[in-house]
Amino acid sequence: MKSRRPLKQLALAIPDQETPVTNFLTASGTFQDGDLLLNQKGLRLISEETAVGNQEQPPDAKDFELQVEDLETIKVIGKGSGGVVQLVRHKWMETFYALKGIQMNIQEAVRKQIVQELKINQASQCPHIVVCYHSFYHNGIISMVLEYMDRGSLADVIRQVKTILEPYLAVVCKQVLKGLVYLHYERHVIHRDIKPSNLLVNHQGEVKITDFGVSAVLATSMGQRDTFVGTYNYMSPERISGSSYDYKSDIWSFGLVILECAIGHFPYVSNEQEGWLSFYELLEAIVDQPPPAAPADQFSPEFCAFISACVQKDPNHRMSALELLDHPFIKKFEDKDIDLGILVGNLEPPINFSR
Ligand SMILES: Nc1ncnc2c1ncn2[C@@H]1O[C@H](COP(=O)(O)OP(=O)(O)OP(=O)(O)O)[C@@H](O)[C@H]1O
Repeated sequence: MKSRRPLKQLALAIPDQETPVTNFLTASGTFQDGDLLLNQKGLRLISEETAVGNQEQPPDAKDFELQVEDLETIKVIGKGSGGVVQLVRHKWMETFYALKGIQMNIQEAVRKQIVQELKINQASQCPHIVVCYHSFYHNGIISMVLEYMDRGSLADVIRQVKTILEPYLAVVCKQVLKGLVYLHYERHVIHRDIKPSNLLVNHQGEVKITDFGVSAVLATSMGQRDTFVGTYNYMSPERISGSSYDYKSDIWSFGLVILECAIGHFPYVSNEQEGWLSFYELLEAIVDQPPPAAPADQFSPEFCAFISACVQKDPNHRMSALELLDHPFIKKFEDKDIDLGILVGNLEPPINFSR
């Protein structure tokens, strides 16, 4: 009869170096270890880049399906003509997004159509366009889950720094122009609403165009070619006067925005008392007066020429986004390694309730 050999002792060892629980347990009670994510709703596999804690890059929409119920509101960060923009956090991923709501008094069928078109537009593949991860329609509000840009818009930046110096402006221009090249040459769309609050910035000094497709979709979906809600300040002369317009219309708006960043105020002011123009005076000035210019005694010849190339009243004389990328003003600072992150990194993230 075989004698029973005692079983080898099972060794349950505690690792020498204890791993702190906070390394795999997140604040919301989610366990995360490498690619695995576990919370009360189950287990998910995520790619390494989207792992909790890596807030530099929000997860790609391909990596997981963004569910609205997984988003929790942190605070309101902005207010536009159509509704509020909220900072939201994904409960699973702990990544941040901007949730923008647009409230419109139009038929439900039209609103649903708008969301459908926004979904087509959201497949943007350009690092200079704010990513729209998800759009949906609920309770009369069209909502978009957008990439969160933690330094707000160029309007927020100017409010704090007053003016932006030429070397930094060249970096801003290059990024916006790359976004415009993408919209005009690859997507074949006119943005129609380039203005300081639609150019967003993050602490890394990245500048991205937002509201891509929104104004275009609103205009076409509502069956009126030029339904416009928003500011006319940056609208090109040909658009104001009702003529046909094209991509060059965005270049006019872009030129005005950059000039505003340089001089610290909206370029059209009344000649007499240096005061603001009334709505009709402004439209008349844009259509009938010579275009604004950068003061030659304060700015480089390259910058003055760049602005002039953008704000030509005849769109045929305006440079295209592609041509402007080759302009001497952009080239002048290209090898200087200028970091816009240094300018905007220390600014307060905006809490912007005023318009
Ligand atoms: N993706 C985002 N990330 C961070 N902040 C944002 C984002 N989108 C918008 N904001 C903030 O919210 C503000 C309001 O944005 P919104 O697009 O609603 O209105 P607007 O562009 O100012 O005006 P309008 O509604 O007339 O276009 C912006 O100025 C910006 O400060």
